[in-house]
Amino acid sequence: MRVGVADTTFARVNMGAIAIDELKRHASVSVERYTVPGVKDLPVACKKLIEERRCDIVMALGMPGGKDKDKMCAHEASQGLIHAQLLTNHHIIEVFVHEDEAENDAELAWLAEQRTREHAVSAIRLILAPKELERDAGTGQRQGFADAGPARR
Ligand SMILES: Cc1nc2c(=O)[nH]c(=O)nc-2n(C[C@H](O)[C@H](O)[C@H](O)CO)c1C
Repeated sequence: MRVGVADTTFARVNMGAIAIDELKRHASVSVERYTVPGVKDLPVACKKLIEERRCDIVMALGMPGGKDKDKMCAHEASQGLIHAQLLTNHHIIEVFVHEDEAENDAELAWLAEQRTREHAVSAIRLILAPKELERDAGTGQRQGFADAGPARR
């Protein structure tokens, strides 16, 4: 299995290194890394990881800032990532950590690491163990902060 890891220099946490560490803990995977300046550069990086570097799945790691123009960039990047998935017929797991989700730097670093690690496990499950995802269907899983849990009557 070959996993693509696309990340950015804009991010304030080395999300690419965290993703690679977590991927290698769970499976014998080869990893292709591609670092770009910011989130809007991720869609083409992911498409190239799939088409040119033959990745089975890609993680797109990014950190949108807290300003309105950053949120607009994140939305545009997200649309590009969906488009790249449809063009390539491969999953691209979007792992965005918005700077304003956290109260301070320590929480931001914790959240970025936690969300990245949990999504790395999801990426492996999507390709190697889809039944494990099926088992968790409807359980209110969240990546980073606590799981929401299932809704009860
Ligand atoms: C305004 C802005 N905000 C962000 C952001 O919040 N997070 C991020 O990763 N990148 C941002 N960028 C940079 C763009 O995504 C992109 O790297 C540049 O427009 C160059 O293509 C820009 C230009």
